Amino acid sequence: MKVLKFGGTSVGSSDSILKVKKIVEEQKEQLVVVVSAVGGVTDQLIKAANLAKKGENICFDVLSEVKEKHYNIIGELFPLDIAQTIKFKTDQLFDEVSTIIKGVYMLKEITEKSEAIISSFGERVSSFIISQLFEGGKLFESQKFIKTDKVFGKDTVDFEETEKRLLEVKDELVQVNVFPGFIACNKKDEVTTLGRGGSDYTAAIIAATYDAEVLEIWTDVNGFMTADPRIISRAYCIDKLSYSEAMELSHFGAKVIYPPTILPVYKKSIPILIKNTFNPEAQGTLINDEKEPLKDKKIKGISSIKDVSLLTIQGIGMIGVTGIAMRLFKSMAQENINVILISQASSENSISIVIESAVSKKAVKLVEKEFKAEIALNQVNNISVETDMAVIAIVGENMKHTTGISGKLFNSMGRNGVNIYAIAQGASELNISFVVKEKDLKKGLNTVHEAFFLSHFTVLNLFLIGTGTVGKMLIEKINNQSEKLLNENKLRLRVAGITNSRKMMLNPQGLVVNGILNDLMAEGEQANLDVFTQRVKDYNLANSIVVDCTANQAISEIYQGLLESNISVVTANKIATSSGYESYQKLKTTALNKGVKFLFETNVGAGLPIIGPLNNLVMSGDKILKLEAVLSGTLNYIVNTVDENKPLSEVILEAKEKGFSEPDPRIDLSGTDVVRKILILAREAGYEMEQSDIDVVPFVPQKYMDCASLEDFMKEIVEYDGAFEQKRKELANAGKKLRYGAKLEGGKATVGFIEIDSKHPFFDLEGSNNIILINSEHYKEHPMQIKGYGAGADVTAAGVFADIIKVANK
Ligand SMILES: NC(=O)C1=CN([C@@H]2O[C@H](COP(=O)(O)OP(=O)(O)OC[C@H]3O[C@@H](n4cnc5c(N)ncnc54)[C@H](O)[C@@H]3O)[C@@H](O)[C@H]2O)C=CC1
Ligand SMILES: N[C@@H](CC=O)C(=O)O
Repeated sequence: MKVLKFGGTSVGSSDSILKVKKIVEEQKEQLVVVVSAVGGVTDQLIKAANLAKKGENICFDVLSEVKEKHYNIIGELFPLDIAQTIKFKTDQLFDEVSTIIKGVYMLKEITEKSEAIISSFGERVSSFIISQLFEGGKLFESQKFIKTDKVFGKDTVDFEETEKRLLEVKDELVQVNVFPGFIACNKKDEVTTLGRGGSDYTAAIIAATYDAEVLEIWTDVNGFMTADPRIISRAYCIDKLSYSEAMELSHFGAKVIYPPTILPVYKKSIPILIKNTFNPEAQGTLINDEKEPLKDKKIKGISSIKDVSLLTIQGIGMIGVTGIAMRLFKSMAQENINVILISQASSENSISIVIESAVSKKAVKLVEKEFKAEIALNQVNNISVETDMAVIAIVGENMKHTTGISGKLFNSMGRNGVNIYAIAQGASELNISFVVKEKDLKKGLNTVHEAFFLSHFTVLNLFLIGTGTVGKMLIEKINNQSEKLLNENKLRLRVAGITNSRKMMLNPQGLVVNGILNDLMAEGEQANLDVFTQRVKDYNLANSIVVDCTANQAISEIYQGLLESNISVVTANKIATSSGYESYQKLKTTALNKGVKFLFETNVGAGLPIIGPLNNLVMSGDKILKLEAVLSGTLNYIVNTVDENKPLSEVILEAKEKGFSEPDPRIDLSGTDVVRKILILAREAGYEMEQSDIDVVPFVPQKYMDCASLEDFMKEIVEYDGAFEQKRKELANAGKKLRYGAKLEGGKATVGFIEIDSKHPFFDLEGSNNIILINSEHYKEHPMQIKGYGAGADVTAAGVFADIIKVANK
């Protein structure tokens, strides 16, 4: 025999009831079918009862709506003549409940008995209708078999009597036997109910009594999910769970089953199969007591509860005193306050409990009352409540005796800036629960889910600033590479925000990258850096990265706040790394402390790996003695391209068009860009240096830099064409070339022209290439040499892209 229980959504409409019919008719075994009330009906009935109690006659309208709902279902399920008969019988049932509601309305009071009759009425009607669907199907009125008794004022199942009564009719069972869930009767044959999760309980009791081979719970989800799918879109169905795991997951919020209902089948080792009425092909979740091999998934699922508060009682007078915890819990029990989680410091200086927020004020009063004497003596000096909290629990039998689980869990939380307020782990090691602020719940769940279930699949949430030469190319690369990254590197790049100086567009679910620039300009809202930054922080997404492809000072000033909010920063913009040493150092330290990344490899040499190798040398204990370099793609392009037919002013424009120069080429031509770069390298090599410490000879005379605008500059610089060409020609005649170099030696940096002959390693440096020679203790006679394209949208975007990927490598 099998016991199948169908919940409210499964019997919520005629369409879904037909699905139930199909599922039932496909079974070969003898069946007990337990049904809930039609979805929403129990709530409507309770509403009607409450209205009646207040003497509001719309209670009868609510009852009529309920009747109408059932009439519609009957009309849609059965041919006219049969529907008439079923409606007639249903009418009789409605008359019964209507009389009771009338009584409540007249007296303006409701007895426990009337309340039970009204709230369980939905199951009586639904079971009757559904029993009529099956040829030869038989309806059993559960209230005649499921017996309850009052235990501590609560209707509690009398298992002995229930089993006896169910077994008495065992021989009368036919192929399809329908029982209403939730409803029961007491010793006086008065209707009672089984409380929350009551229909599951009915099904479990029957399954246990009849030794069913399986209890199938048919619902509207595919089974237990690895996490709440409304929060974690990538949550997936768990195929197997132990009873304990299912109970733990349910306790912490997974509403697939209600834990106490498992008990009867658990005691008899009857497996439970969770199935989806709307997707019967899905495998579902099998719950049984089979032990899974230890090597298998250590963590099975993640659960969470919100709307909770953390109450902490603290005081040195609590240390070593027996009975404190007992009194705390007793005070909660007095008012039926459920304690969801308990955490006590081993110093015994404090105890924290998690309770529902709705009762937190009451709880504080109770604790204050209980510990009044201790508070007066200052032995308990702090009773505090943190509201808007949530509990996250990871559950899995196989985490027992497995080292590293908590390490992995809390490391992932820390890296994403999720603060943990209290932790609890039972000695059974079946679950680790911890308390976080509710605003961090989504991020926390995402982070844990990724760490334990999708470590092969990491999402990076990108917020792109700047859609110019470099930014545009970066978007192209993200668009082109995303699929490959996902398939081969299990990395998903999700662009959650984008802005330029005019428009911005954000969506925490991700924007469509294909055509994003058109969308931005067509549909984006007006750009506002403060709003953009605030939203990035508020979304609070795991693995958030802000990518700066601007040359803007204001953008560089948001980095510190972002890093402090555990958001990584990848930047092509050199302003932050080359401004005051203190703020540069603060950015790096903040990133380190917060466990996020601050990456700026493209600040020097565009896509060339320069900062990384330099860092590696320094970290390995090497000392940088000297750096000699050509670090400007624009300026190297100019010295390589200017000749008698191509004047300087024309080549400057060409360098801009080719995407080598800064948005304002005067930053290159003044030497500032190279100053910034050698400064960054000096700092990364371990020297505490400021821009003002660097001697610089500008690439073009200073007077041109004083032009009011770029336009004026471009007009004025034409007069320098001749002198520049003259200088080039003289050097060429002497077999020499002009380079614009940078040098760091003995802690001193200089930037300016160098005239070199063919023996010099910079002599053959073509086009916009850069070169750097690194002399260190380890690379003394033969410096490390890095050479290649030093500017351009393509290589720079590739460098930025590589930094983004590095954020995923924790
Ligand atoms: N071109 C190259 O070879 C290399 C460039 N870089 C750096 O890349 C950065 C970008 O350079 P390009 O793409 O050439 O610049 P660009 O001028 O083409 O683009 C700049 C973008 O930033 C946006 N922007 C400016 N201010 C903004 C603000 N306040 N809010 C939002 N967006 C703002 C602009 O709207 C534009 O979309 C610069 O810092 C540059 O030094 C670094 C290495 C090499
Ligand atoms: N303008 C720069 C670009 C990279 O930083 C250069 O020309 O090298």
